[in-house]
Amino acid sequence: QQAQNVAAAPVEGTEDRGQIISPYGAHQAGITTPRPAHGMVASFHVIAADPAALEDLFRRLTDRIVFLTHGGPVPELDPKLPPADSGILGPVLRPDASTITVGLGNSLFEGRDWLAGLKPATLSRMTKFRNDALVADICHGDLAIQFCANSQDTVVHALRDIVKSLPDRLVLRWAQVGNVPVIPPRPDGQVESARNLLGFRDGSANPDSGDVPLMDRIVWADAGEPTWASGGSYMAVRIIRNLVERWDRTPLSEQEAIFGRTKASGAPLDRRAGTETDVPDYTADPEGAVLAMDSHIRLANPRTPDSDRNLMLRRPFNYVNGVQKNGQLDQGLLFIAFQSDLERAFIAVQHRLDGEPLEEYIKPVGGGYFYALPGFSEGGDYLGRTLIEAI
Ligand SMILES: C=CC1=C(C)c2cc3[nH]c(cc4nc(cc5[nH]c(cc1n2)c(C)c5CCC(=O)O)C(CCC(=O)O)=C4C)c(C)c3C=C
Ligand SMILES: [Fe+2]
Repeated sequence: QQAQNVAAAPVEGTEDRGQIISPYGAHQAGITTPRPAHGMVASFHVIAADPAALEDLFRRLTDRIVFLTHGGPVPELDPKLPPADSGILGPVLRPDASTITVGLGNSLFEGRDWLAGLKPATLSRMTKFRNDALVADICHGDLAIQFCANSQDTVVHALRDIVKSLPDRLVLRWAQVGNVPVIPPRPDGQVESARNLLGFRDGSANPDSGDVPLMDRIVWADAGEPTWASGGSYMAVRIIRNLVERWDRTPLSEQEAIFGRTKASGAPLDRRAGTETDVPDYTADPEGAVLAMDSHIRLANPRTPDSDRNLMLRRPFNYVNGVQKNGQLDQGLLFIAFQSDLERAFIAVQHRLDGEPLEEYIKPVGGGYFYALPGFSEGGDYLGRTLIEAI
């Protein structure tokens, strides 16, 4: 039985446009469900001055999510009115394995007295880390949506649908699209992690998203959260530019030392002839002679009994934004990670990574922290109901 790695590369020929990923359940889809080839994070300012307005937003957003993830014919309206749908996918929408995952930002809670005391325990405004060059226009937000699907058209269609459907409640602030390469099936059926834009397999050591007790421990809200938040998860989003021109001129041995893994197979450097799923043995290399102490994987997860509490589930996408004014390629990683405690996981790990040699090649420019709402059930339930009922 292969581990279910949400960062596994999507396999060619499996991108079924008719596939429905159910939006219903104790948890939202798009967190532990397989990651398809395309994704986007969009961040919004929320217009809701009272609980009734927020409930209205949640209910209408839920309706759109149910339609967009199931697909079907788009309603025909009087031609004197604007059409119900953008039409970019034709008159019948296909579900395309799409998921739409909604998270709430710190500013939603901070700006509203009636939400006081209901903020998730470790939700905060993202602050600058050592290597960050944060651009205000692409940071934070009251509410963020992660869109995922087999094709970018579906992701873009879903965003346009939500922007059109909720103009009185949601104002778009920023959005970043991303994708991961689709690879041919391997003859031995082995699952491989998708490669990032630095050419390395990204996701090899990701926790097994099919391991329910593990996900309960590291991804879903724990006992420290307000009751309404049960079933939710913290979503850390980072837009991290990759300085690819510089990277492509860096010797292979240096690239591998920076990550601590071989570029071709993804095997840890102390298992050079092995595979990406091999586990590094840091106890056999206490001084970092083979796997440098400041390599990305050793800092991110030193694999000590203590560091087990810092685990997170990563679900990143690559992005390609064209060319910057200075002629440099604007490419990078739309880093997305889910965890049960933001401080214990993402923030603690990022602090350990501060100063790592990889920083010479990356520049975090945007993102934010959000609390992915608990899931909702079929038939009248809506996203965020438990929060509204707790007010
Ligand atoms: C704070 C969390 C992390 C950030 C930010 C981050 C940025 C980042 N990572 C890569 C590429 C790779 N990361 C890999 C492993 C890895 N990264 C993190 C955390 C962050 N990365 C963790 C927890 C791990 C797992 C460590 C382990 O358990 O061994 C790898 C190796 C393969 C893998 O397991 O995924 C690569 C490659 C980039 C390019 C990047 C910023 C642009
Ligand atoms: Fe990483």
